[in-house]
Amino acid sequence: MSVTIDPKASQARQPDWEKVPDGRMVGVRLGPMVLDSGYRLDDVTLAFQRWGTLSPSRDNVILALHALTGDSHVTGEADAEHPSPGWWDGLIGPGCAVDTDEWCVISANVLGGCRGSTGPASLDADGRPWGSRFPEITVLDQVRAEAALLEALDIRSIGAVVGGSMGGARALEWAVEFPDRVRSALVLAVGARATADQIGTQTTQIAAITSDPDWQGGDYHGTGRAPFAGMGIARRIAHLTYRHEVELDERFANHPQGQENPLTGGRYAVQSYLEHQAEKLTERFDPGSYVVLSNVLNHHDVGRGRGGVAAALRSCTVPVIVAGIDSDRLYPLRLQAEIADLLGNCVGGLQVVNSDKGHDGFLTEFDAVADLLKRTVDLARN
Ligand SMILES: CC(=O)SCCNC(=O)CCNC(=O)[C@H](O)C(C)(C)COP(=O)(O)OP(=O)(O)OC[C@H]1O[C@@H](n2cnc3c(N)ncnc32)[C@H](O)[C@@H]1OP(=O)(O)O
Ligand SMILES: N[C@@H](CCO)C(=O)O
Repeated sequence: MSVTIDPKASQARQPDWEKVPDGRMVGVRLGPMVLDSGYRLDDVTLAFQRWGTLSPSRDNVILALHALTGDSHVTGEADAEHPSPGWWDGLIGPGCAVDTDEWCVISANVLGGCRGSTGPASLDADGRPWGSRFPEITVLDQVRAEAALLEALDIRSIGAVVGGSMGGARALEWAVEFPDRVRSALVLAVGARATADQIGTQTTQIAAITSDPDWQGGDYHGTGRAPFAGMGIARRIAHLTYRHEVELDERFANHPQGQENPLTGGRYAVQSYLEHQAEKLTERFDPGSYVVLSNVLNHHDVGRGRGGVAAALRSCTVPVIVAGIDSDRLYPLRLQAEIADLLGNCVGGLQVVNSDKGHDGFLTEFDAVADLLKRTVDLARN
């Protein structure tokens, strides 16, 4: 199942958004937006969730930024509206590392995604799915859309922007682009720009989707066919990059799946595991968004238009905590070390999360991430 969103079904500007129950999705129509490419995207909608109460001075917001296939459901159980439990469930809430008795947490679905914000599965002004006509977007475009959302909500000062992976890329862009609006940031498990290795794996994943006959040039929405087989292959490739090879070998080695025999058409256990990860994504994600957002990661470069990575990072005045995972083979520690070395105001130098899980450590290492979040919101108080 993919998610098709009609922007016309989104609520218009939400004057009462602060009174909507915690965790309920709200859509805000932001109007047209000129992208980094120069393309004008009409009628941008962002959907978001909120937990906690906005202070009278409207400056106690923590903006939680999700990764590639994540969404705004950063905390809470799975329910009818949200197919997965929150990706930082237990880290955000009353009495948690980000205490919603003190902070008002906002998490928006990214531009280009498929959970209520404008993306390739959305309908344009004529009621047609964007499909292949959805433009190339960048991390900075996503951040500008989020900044427009917060302006629409009349929030001018943000306590902290926090995120890992693609969420970390947006946290970094936020700190560099909007230093006057952000008091601290957590930049986790990301680099300053895409590496050749990342572009290599991500373009291979895109090729798996676009070579699926059901891709139909990108205009498959509403045809009853969608390139889920291709997206399943993309997810298998991606998931391998999210985990560490030693962890995978310790769990699965070359064992067969259950009683199956790989010599007679049966599967290996790791093959079954990856199939499961692929099937789960197919139930909740749109292949067109997977392509658009993978390209967003390919285009990631905080130095673009700012005189290069070093100049961009040195110019950043916001206090930033920079962290990476020691077993991350997709965003290896050297990338966070570069950010920490060059940033104008990196607090405490590179923070290393010890994990056997690889890149997914930003989702699984509860205690270490809790500590990073606490230190980031501490900076926002000062
Ligand atoms: C910031 C963001 O929002 S990013 C988006 C985050 N969410 C996702 O990526 C959703 C996909 N999930 C994941 O990637 C991972 O589950 C994580 C990172 C969230 C958690 O990782 P872990 O707890 O280490 O889970 P793990 O990788 O072991 O996967 C467990 C799943 O594999 C299944 N599994 C394990 N072995 C096998 C096997 N041999 N055959 C088939 N399935 C298997 C388990 O049954 C379990 O299934 P379930 O998730 O449906 O309950
Ligand atoms: N599990 C994460 C990894 C990418 O950061 C996701 O699917 O978004």
